[in-house]
Amino acid sequence: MSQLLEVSGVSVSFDGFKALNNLSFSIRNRELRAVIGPNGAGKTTFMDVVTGKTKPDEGRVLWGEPPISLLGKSESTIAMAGVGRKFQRPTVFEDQTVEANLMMALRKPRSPFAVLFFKPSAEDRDRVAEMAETIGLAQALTRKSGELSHGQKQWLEIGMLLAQDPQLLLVDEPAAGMTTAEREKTTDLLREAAKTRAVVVVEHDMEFVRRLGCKVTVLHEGSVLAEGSIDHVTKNENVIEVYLGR
Ligand SMILES: Nc1ncnc2c1ncn2[C@@H]1O[C@H](COP(=O)(O)OP(=O)(O)OP(=O)(O)O)[C@@H](O)[C@H]1O
Repeated sequence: MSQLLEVSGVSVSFDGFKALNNLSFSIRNRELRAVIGPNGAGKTTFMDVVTGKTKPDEGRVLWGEPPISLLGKSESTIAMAGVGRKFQRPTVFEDQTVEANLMMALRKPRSPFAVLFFKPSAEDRDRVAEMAETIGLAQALTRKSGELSHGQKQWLEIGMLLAQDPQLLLVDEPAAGMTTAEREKTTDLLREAAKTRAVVVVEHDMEFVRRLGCKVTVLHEGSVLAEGSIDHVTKNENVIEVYLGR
């Protein structure tokens, strides 16, 4: 597996406070990675830097093979380069059906003309059906998205992001507000997604992270405190002190 994203020596300050402090780590192609750490550790700021929302004061963010710099690129350019981001709260079109939401998310020309006269092809319908199957909503295609449970809305939004086929999917606290059954299904979905792309999951729920069964990066005060398997990082004295032991 080759390198997909390399963050190196990245620092971000807000009014003199270092939200990221010489942060360095990398993600490989088709890798599932969990990022954990106490409140204020810099997890959101890391995602903001990768997606072009926040410009770092220093450091490098390299993407792809051969590597190109993502610094200075707009959020839309970075999204089109293959970085998808799922925010914590679901943002689906509630008065549209599951099928319509997925259809809108397919990679298509976005001019007003194209959208107005968009007629789904058989291939588009197949892709939507396949995506609905993947996210466990095949039986809910004709339902209004607003009627779905919180967990189902989260899966729908993950499906909408997957429909755009990103090479890297950043997912912020997917388990928040979910039932135990929904959490289990979400770990399965993310593990499945990571077979065809890299998936980085920011999460506080340690049981959820354990179920993901992947390498874990622990952030603290804007840099990497520890990295490795869940057993490795949960035994780390520093991690216990700043995060787990609280
Ligand atoms: N736009 C901003 N202006 C000022 N300070 C900010 C800004 N964004 C983040 N910070 C500060 O930077 C630090 C890192 O924040 P960040 O949101 O990245 O942490 P986090 O690890 O995502 O935390 P949480 O788990 O609570 O979401 C925090 O102390 C936060 O208050």
